[in-house]
Amino acid sequence: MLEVKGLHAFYGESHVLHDLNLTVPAGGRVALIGRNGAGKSTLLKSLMGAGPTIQGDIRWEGRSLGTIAPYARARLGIAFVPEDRRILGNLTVFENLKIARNHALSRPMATPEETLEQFPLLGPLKDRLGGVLSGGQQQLLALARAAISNPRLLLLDEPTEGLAPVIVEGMVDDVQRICGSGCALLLCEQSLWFSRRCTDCVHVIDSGRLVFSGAWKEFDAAKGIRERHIGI
Ligand SMILES: Nc1ncnc2c1ncn2[C@@H]1O[C@H](COP(=O)(O)OP(=O)(O)OP(=O)(O)O)[C@@H](O)[C@H]1O
Repeated sequence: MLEVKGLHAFYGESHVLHDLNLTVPAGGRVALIGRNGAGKSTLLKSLMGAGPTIQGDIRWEGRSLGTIAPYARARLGIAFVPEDRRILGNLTVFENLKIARNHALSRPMATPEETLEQFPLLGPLKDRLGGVLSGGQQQLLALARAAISNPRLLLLDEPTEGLAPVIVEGMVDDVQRICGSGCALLLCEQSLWFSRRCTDCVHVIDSGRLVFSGAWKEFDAAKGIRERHIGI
């Protein structure tokens, strides 16, 4: 279980997240939605210990993450797919997957070959350089790279941004398959359609503060949340 208590995040003097509290239960699927600049990426970076300075407590499976380095958080089972995907452009698809296995993990991991079978659209591209893939192909590779280490928590930052609807539809199945093995999900998104299909409950963030938390049914019943805080 991931527990975030009283989290504040800063870039230098700039105070971006204000007293955030949220939980992702073991195997749970949670969305965080909000406008551009609301603080979604900053939360995920804070969870990975990668970027902002933070105050407050972040606990993963009962253990405070404190100053644990990002690579060590990955070894604890937290996989992060950042908004810019961070595909290694000079390596092939296969090599990108292979390199993702180089963590000293104690739990079983998939092989690149097995992972390519789970992501059949990537199979024919396995010898292609990451840098020449389309945005949708890169996003699939980023997901596959996260899946290979058999994570217990997947942090996804706006995976649908800029992608064609047909790719986004397929990605719902990919995310559900990864999470089907008990992996929890914290999905930051602007797409309500995608978020609903991948998660059970939703938090809304506006100017670094959570302004709504609940099940999707409650979100639908909460008048004005969309108009005031999301703008869609
Ligand atoms: N490295 C940084 N240094 C200073 N300010 C930053 C930095 N990164 C983000 N910010 C600011 O922090 C606030 C939150 O940004 P963040 O990227 O977390 O928002 P977001 O909800 O993920 O939106 P987007 O979808 O545009 O990425 C914004 O005002 C942004 O300008």
